Amino acid sequence: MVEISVCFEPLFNGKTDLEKIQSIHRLGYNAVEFWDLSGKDLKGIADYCQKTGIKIGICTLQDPWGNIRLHTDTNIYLQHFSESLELLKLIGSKRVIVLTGENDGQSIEIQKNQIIKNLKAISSLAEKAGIVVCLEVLNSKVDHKGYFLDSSVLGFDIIRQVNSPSIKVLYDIYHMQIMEGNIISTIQENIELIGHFHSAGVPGRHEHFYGELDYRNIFLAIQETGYDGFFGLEYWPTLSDEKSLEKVREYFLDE
Ligand SMILES: O=C(O)C(=O)CO
Repeated sequence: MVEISVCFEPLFNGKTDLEKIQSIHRLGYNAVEFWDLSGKDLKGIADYCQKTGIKIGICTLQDPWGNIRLHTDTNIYLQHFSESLELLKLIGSKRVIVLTGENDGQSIEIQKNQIIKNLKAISSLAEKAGIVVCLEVLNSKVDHKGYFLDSSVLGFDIIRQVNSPSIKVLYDIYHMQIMEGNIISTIQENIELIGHFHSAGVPGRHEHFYGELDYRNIFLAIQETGYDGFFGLEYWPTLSDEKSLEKVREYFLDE
């Protein structure tokens, strides 16, 4: 089953994380996600999720550890990753995002091999812990100029070479529409390599019913692949947060 998960970071400005989760829950959503693990009341979040059954779809490895290519000392990276696993266990998240960091000007091959080396190094720990590490491909045209991993072809190639059931791609539909389009076919052809989805309207990164993508068809196509994971809403509302989440929910659930 595909479960919708709301990224609370761009929503409900001024509220605490716990208040944001409560508001999202009240609006009928049963899963949330967030970015950096650091600076959060993880115990408070864990207690609330346990009490209410809310799930955590995904979160990002703490800065600077989230940028996997930057770490050349694999042993230190491994040690940090193993500490992060404890935090993921506390909040009950089975998925974590890693990013690549910026393109440093070395050859694609050198940078790619560093990423593969670090992902291979953490893969057995992730497998043992039942965690899926999701390597995120971002757009380098609008939001992340200079980011290294801006091609899904390269992202899927890295995941194939790492060859672990615990290391997959985070396929962000918003970013990939900006970079390359061909969304539904790419998803269908690579679904086994995708561990999580992010989504937002293109252009603007707003509600899903605005812009050039037909998210109802995309969502249906994902369901038809048999994908059994989260579909993250990571967007900046144009309406009030409540109204926006209500309308996006209606849109996806065809209410
Ligand atoms: O930083 C971004 O733009 C992301 O999509 C993070 O998930």
